[in-house]
Amino acid sequence: MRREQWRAALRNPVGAVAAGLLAVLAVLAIVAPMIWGDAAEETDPAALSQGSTSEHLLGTDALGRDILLRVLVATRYSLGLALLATAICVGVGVLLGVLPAVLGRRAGRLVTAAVNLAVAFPGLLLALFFAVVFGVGARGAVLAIGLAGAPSFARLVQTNVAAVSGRDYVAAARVAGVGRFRLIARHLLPNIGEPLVVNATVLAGGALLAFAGLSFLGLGVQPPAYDWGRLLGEGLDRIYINPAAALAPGVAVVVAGLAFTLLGESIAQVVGVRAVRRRQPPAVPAPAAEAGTDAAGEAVLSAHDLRVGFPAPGGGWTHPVDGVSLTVRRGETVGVVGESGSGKSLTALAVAQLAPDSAHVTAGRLEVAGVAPLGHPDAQVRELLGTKVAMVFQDPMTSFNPSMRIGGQLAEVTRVREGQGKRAALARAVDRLRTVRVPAPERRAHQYPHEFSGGMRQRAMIAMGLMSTPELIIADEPTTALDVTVQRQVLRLLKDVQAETGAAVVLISHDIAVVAQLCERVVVMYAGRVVEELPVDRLGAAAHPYTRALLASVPDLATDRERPLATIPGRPPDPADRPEGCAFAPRCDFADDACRVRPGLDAVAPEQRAACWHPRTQPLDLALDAVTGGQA
Ligand SMILES: Nc1ncnc2c1ncn2[C@@H]1O[C@H](COP(=O)(O)OP(=O)(O)OP(=O)(O)O)[C@@H](O)[C@H]1O
Repeated sequence: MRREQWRAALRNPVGAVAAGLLAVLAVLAIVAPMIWGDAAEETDPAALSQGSTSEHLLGTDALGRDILLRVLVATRYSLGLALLATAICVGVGVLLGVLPAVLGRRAGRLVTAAVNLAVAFPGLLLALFFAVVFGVGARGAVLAIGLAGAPSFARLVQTNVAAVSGRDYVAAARVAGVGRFRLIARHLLPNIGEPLVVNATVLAGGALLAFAGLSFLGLGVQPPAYDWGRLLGEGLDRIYINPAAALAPGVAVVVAGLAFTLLGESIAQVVGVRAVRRRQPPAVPAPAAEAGTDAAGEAVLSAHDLRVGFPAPGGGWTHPVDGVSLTVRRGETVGVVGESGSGKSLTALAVAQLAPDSAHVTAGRLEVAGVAPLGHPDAQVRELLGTKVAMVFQDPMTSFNPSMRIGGQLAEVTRVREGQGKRAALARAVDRLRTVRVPAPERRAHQYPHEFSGGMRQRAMIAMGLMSTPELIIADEPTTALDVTVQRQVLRLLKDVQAETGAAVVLISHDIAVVAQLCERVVVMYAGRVVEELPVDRLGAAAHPYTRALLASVPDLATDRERPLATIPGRPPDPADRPEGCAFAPRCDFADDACRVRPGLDAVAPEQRAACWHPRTQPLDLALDAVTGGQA
């Protein structure tokens, strides 16, 4: 939590009162045993079980000891034990919570199931069970309360880890080859700290009450030691003679418990406190590996019949990526275009081994920078892809870990990958920031992501990809979140970087005009399949009606502003309900009976292939240059 957030929580009246109470309790816990420790133990045979007197304001117990002093002195023990139990609860909870992310899928699922089972048990029952197992006494009670609360805390950690795991910066760290433990320590836990702090505070209040309960039942603190729960138990025996003997420790428990809980609630208000089942799909017969358009040695990415499936809600599987074949040569710049939902991003994520956990990825062949990642152990794939593939994500705001400085995040790539020292890695980070033309890179490296503008963050993201020497840069809609001028700068930068490093670039975009200005070749996707691929300079001879419709929907300087922009009528099919045969047929003017059969991606001209039974041959009147300025 940031300092301003603490301040805001304390400015809230409830938060301020709770914090004030806790401060008073903390002072009491420190000084009361020092000042009144001996006096609270003094027995007075002349004043046994007395009510309130001027000498003993809240009366005395059965041995004539002053009850007020004993309540004050018990503050240290009561708070100390409650905090210890909370620490155990948080420690074990965090451990159980992150284990599924560290262990393999099967062991992780076992841990999750065990946690879910434990959560289903009522907490008090669990605490009593552990108290009996660990034995009567303060130590047993601390362990019992700590362990009884751990499953709920673990569930909270698991849920938050699952939420953060999907963020781009975690994917970026994964693709940089950051190991699981470091990923958890540096990227996951710091970003779920806020809800954990809030819940730990509330938990401390609960632990205090639970402790008092166990001591009251005689399962907690044993004589001669005493805490509020024990004093409450003793006081209740004589409640009709001296009510204050029971009320005083009772009030202390309630006030301290409330103080913790209210502080937690106030923090929650300020910070705005904020698991996937995997099924095995039916085996898809592996198609015979088909030669790509290029010799495999030439290709930095070679995918054949790549399929990404998800479990369908009503059973079975849907395949948003359904048999994509894609080859990218070394140093080549390929644009992947298509409407939203056509499967562009999923294809890229599957290639970079970043597809969601619930996805099932198969391919007749998948080779990335000489690595065949499918079916290989995670660590091996990370090791290979970490240095050879760089990802630039759509939203530069979520691409960086907000709790780490930019320089540190860039440096992490080479520190992890090459074991480079901190200084050398930071120097390289500064150098790469300079390469992508971030002004004052030394100073900027020490700033946090929120201190960067959108365009600068995207540059920094590209710099991160350049920390090693990638053979393939996958940029997924890298300019969508930026304004037009910055878009142009970032695209030009990508082009320069590509020219300097010789890396191949796959640029994913829904905007064919953007692709036309940066790429040499265009791959057009529709409904999870490639429908056409062609060199950019042949866009005017696009053969697939869908490619032509995409091109027609790009406005140019000659477009009549008085008329609505051209659109493609209809909408892409739902992956779960794709028509047999050509998926574009329901929207196509040229569709006929032949289109009921799925067309293959066949050559229609040199370097140009289209999946269409009726490829168009009439040249298009294109004015893409007018839109893009011809150059990035
Ligand atoms: N985690 C998921 N679970 C189930 N289906 C998913 C999941 N992620 C994506 N899909 C499906 O895959 C389809 C393709 O998604 P993808 O993000 O690849 O499309 P896209 O072409 O990149 O679109 P956009 O330009 O909007 O990002 C989506 O429409 C959705 O139906």
